[in-house]
Amino acid sequence: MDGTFEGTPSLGTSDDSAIDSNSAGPDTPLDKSPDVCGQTYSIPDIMDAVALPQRAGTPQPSRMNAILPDIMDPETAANMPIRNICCIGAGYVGGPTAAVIALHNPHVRVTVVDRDQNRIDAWKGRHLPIHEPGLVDVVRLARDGSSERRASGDQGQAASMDGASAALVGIVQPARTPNLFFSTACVETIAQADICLISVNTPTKVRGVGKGRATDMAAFEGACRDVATYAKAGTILVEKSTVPCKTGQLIKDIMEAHRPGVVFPVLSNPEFLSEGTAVRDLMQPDRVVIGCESTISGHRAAAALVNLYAAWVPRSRIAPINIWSSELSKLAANAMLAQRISSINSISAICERTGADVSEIARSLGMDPRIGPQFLKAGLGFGGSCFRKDIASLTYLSESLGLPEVAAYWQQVLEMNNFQRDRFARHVIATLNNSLRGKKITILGYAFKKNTGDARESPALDVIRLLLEEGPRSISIYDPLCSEADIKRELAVLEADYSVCKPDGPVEVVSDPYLACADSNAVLVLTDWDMFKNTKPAAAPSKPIATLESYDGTTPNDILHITSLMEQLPPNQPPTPPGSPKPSSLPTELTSRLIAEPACPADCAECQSAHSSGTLVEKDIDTPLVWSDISKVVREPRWVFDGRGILDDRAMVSMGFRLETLGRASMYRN
Ligand SMILES: NC(=O)C1=CN([C@@H]2O[C@H](COP(=O)(O)OP(=O)(O)OC[C@H]3O[C@@H](n4cnc5c(N)ncnc54)[C@H](O)[C@@H]3O)[C@@H](O)[C@H]2O)C=CC1
Ligand SMILES: O=C(O)[C@H]1O[C@H](OP(=O)(O)OP(=O)(O)OC[C@H]2O[C@@H](n3ccc(=O)[nH]c3=O)[C@H](O)[C@@H]2O)[C@H](O)[C@@H](O)[C@@H]1O
Repeated sequence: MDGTFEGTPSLGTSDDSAIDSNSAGPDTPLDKSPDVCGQTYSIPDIMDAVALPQRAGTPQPSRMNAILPDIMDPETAANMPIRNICCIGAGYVGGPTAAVIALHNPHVRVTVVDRDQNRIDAWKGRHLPIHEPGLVDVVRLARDGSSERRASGDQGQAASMDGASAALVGIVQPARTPNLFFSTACVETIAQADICLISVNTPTKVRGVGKGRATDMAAFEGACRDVATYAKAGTILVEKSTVPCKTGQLIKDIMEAHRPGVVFPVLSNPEFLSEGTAVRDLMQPDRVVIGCESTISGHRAAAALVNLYAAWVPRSRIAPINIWSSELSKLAANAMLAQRISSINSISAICERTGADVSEIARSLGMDPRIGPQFLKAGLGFGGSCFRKDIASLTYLSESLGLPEVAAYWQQVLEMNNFQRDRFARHVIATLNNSLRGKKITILGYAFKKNTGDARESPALDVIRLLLEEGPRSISIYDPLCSEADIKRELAVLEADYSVCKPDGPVEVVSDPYLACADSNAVLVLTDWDMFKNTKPAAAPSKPIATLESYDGTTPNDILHITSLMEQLPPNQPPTPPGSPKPSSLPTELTSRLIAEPACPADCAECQSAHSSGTLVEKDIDTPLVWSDISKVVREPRWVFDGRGILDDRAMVSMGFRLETLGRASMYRN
């Protein structure tokens, strides 16, 4: 192998009853109900034995010695034609993933279902429930469709046109029928589906056996039960949610209990997207992992899913592997990324006590090709809905398998993460003379990372909890994307002790960063938003882009080709004021082809908000903060605590700030 995934790897035996029924999973990594717990099963082989691809010269396999179809073979996929996809769960994974699959497979009807009516309404309307760069354009095209356009002009005229118009000359862009839908009609949609992608939430259990570590599979099991009850025979179930290793077996048990003898092929297809870059990650994935059972139906199902991805992902990046490997590879990937962050953070603590600078160390480490530069940014530790819960799940799994040493190893990654926030908050308190009484603290950035409005499991919550213990006069929070409602919902866990959500409570969420900083005793930078930086962000590395040569005007993703072309053109828009909506990245010629968006109800709160123009737009997160203006409104001695290492100290000091940066020795304390 040359480092690609070409060819079908060995997935074990080709025997149709190949899944080892004795290799039951760990005792309780999954919360199994007694009727399925520990139950072994054998794959019903009724369907598996039929309909092998018939090719001249191919010997007819016996049922127990079948030749497995080639997963990467488009002909194999043709045996399981996919017309309808149901994606269960319209969250951060389900929504963008379904949108990108729909965009690239215009002949497939993709319906995203969710029980949450508000979320579905938002996906159907002009204000999407999540912010992801580029998502608006993908959803607009797949959900609303576009009309045909024949560009006028000839190549001679093109010379005098601007870049975008010239790029379109002579190109016919076909009309596009909408093929992305959002609905709460779970039963009906599941009943029509050829594939069900399950992308529901799998949080950590908060009570009962395994509380705080085991994965709460309630939503996942619920979705599986719905499929078991309503799906037609042969529907392919795809685990997109992150689940414990051996979940495929749990699904099989549920399906068998509801529909004995009917084959529902189960695939594991974990999602590796990161929030803030979800669309880019989905459009240009490093790899697409597809885990399947070593059965004929498993291979044919995998081939059908490969085919969907192959509409835009090179086959060399699609990795068919064993289903248990696939499930575990997701937990392992998150654990190893998180481990790097904890490793560099442990070094940052040493730096603060020695005078070494963690950003210089990270740079030097990253130049070693064996280590590489990614995930070496020291800071407040990892937040977000996944790293913590997935490592907790891995430790629980390890313990369940009788491997306490392995569990302890990964547990330490979480402990180092907690240590980081704790250390930062205590340093702030100590610097402010060990008391926050009567003082105002400003938090710049609540999101767990830049470019997302996701407020879940933010490091800011732990910092705020520790600050509140000191009884500050107020804590003022500004974040360019997290909504006040989402932040307050996260802070509600502190409600009993600090009344944070009461109107006269100590915490306020402010939509203007300058107001948030006014009269503040200390400004804490807790998210690495580019807009908070006081240096120009480095130019983004160039990525593969469409060229005019590669554009034949007939591909269904014509608008994305043009969007890529547009990215090469110099920006011609004047900067927008902070907080105002950013126009679509699509040129006018193309936006005019899009079918009109659905209208908002007259009382739509988003439309009525000051910053909304009432059209599907992305918010501005690029306009930089003017730190010299902030220096005029904060209190002396103008403390700024940088928890993300994004501020240039010389520039800050020259504006009169006292800057303390995580991972560097204090400039002001011994
Ligand atoms: N958020 C992320 O960036 C990533 C998340 N993942 C994994 O993907 C899964 C989903 O994560 P998110 O999208 O962040 O979760 P989310 O909480 O944003 O969305 C899950 C949605 O599923 C819906 N749901 C739950 N049970 C349902 C049912 N039976 N029928 C219909 N809808 C149902 C919920 O109402 C919710 O809207 C998790 O397992 C997570 O670990 C994987 C990669 C990235
Ligand atoms: O399973 C998931 O949910 C996803 O989890 C992460 O994605 P995400 O949590 O969205 O974001 P990351 O970019 O990984 O950042 C996670 C946290 O680590 C922090 N981080 C990241 C990188 C770094 O060098 N230092 C650092 O502190 C970030 O600020 C953030 O709080 C993984 O990167 C994805 O591959 C995975 O699909």
